[in-house]
Amino acid sequence: MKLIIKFFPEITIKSRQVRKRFIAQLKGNLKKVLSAVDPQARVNGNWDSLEVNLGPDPALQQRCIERLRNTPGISHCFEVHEYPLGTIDELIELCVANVGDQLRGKTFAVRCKRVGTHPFSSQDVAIKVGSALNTRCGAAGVSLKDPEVEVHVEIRDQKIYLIQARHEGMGGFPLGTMEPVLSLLSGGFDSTVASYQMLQRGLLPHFVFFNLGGRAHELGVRQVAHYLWERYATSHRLRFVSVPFEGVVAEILQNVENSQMGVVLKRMMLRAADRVAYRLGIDALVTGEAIAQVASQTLPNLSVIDKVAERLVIRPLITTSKLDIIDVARRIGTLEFSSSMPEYCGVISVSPAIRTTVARVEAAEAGFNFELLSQAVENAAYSECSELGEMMEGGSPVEIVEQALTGQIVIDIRHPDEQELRPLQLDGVEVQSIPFYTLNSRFAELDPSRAYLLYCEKGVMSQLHAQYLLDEGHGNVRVLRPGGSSKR
Ligand SMILES: Nc1ncnc2c1ncn2[C@@H]1O[C@H](COP(=O)(O)OP(=O)(O)OP(=O)(O)O)[C@@H](O)[C@H]1O
Repeated sequence: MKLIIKFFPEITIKSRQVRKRFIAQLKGNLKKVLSAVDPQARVNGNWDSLEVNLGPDPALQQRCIERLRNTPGISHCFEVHEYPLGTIDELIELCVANVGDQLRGKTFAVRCKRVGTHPFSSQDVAIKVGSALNTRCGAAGVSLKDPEVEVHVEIRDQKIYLIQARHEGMGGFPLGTMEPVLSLLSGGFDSTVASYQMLQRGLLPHFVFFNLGGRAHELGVRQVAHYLWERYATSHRLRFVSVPFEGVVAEILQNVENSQMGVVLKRMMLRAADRVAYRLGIDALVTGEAIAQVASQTLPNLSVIDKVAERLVIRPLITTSKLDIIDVARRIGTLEFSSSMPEYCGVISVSPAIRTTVARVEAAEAGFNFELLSQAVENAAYSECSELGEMMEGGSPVEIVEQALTGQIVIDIRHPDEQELRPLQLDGVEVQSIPFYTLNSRFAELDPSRAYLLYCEKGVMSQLHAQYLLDEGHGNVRVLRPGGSSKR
């Protein structure tokens, strides 16, 4: 299969040098992402578009297309058939053979794009091919304005591309063309969507999470971070830093005046994030705050919070409504994660300060033992997003088995698209489909007397979910990983 990759329009209006750099980055990213799925995948091309050639396996082709749709920098891509350029009559025959059947009883238009030197214009091609298709394929007529079917023909020098299907990409800039950022990820709707927006704009988000006292919260946030990396950023390494913040929270609860607690907690987070960013060589922090989303997210409060950060603090959602944020979360696949994220913030003031001042907050922080903040930063755990399924400290170990036994139920937690592409069939074993994003809510409805094995492609999501369910008290859960068992 051949695909033509069209760049996000903003890339094409850059200066020659910048455009070349962006395209080279996208090409490198695609090579990494696609070859991990299909070793036969090849990426070529440069200035106008990239060309991707895939091997013959339809399941791998579909997975590669999914990857292309989720790789920053791509506006859309066309699945094409390629032919050498001959005469216009030969082109007409190719079009009849390729799309003739789709035109019966329908209105249509031929759209032609031409690059190179030829004795005809794209308009000539559209008119000649259009009138031939109209008379030969039983079409309901040509409609240039509002056709039911569009026939796309691209002529590039001595090649013809007939477009079979179009797939929309996520737009934006290729990852790695911009500087990295450190995203404060709580796993809620806002910080997750804010992180996605960074990814889409080509800014590589590493994640910092402040654990306010909940293992379940950390497991939930790990799942989201791993999901964002796996879906949108496997071309790069993303770091996940978990900072134990229980001590800081306890200190705030004991020694900070009630109305200032929320602002002080955010200042502690920014101070800690600033130090983590320094260690990682990152120049900007990202949060999911939006103005007035909660009473304390006011400009005066945000500006007092910002005073403690040496780095630029980016708030991409600052004027976005909650409904729009939730719409994005649904589209990018993080809605279910965020809606089931446990709330673990004990620092909620009874009547939080709406318009605080530096003087008031500094007075409130006067009794705070900053040694605890330094300890939290020193004790931070640094991981790669690709390894987030690894065992977390504490809790019961998750058992991993290679084979399902009769009587056990295998839960396929993969995304429904993936399940459809590669159905899981196990002889004599019951398989249920519960996609990972509904598992937490649906698990409680299952028969507690049965034994369950969670299955996913790589064994990472299943590991995280099994750990979460074990922690919730469901001792009847294990992970099924054909070809690799151990206790973690
Ligand atoms: N535990 C945490 N770890 C990392 N960052 C956090 C944490 N809690 C809050 N933040 C950061 O602070 C921002 C504001 O948090 P807050 O809880 O006030 O608002 P929110 O709108 O509920 O955010 P979210 O939906 O992202 O949880 C978050 O968007 C996130 O960037």
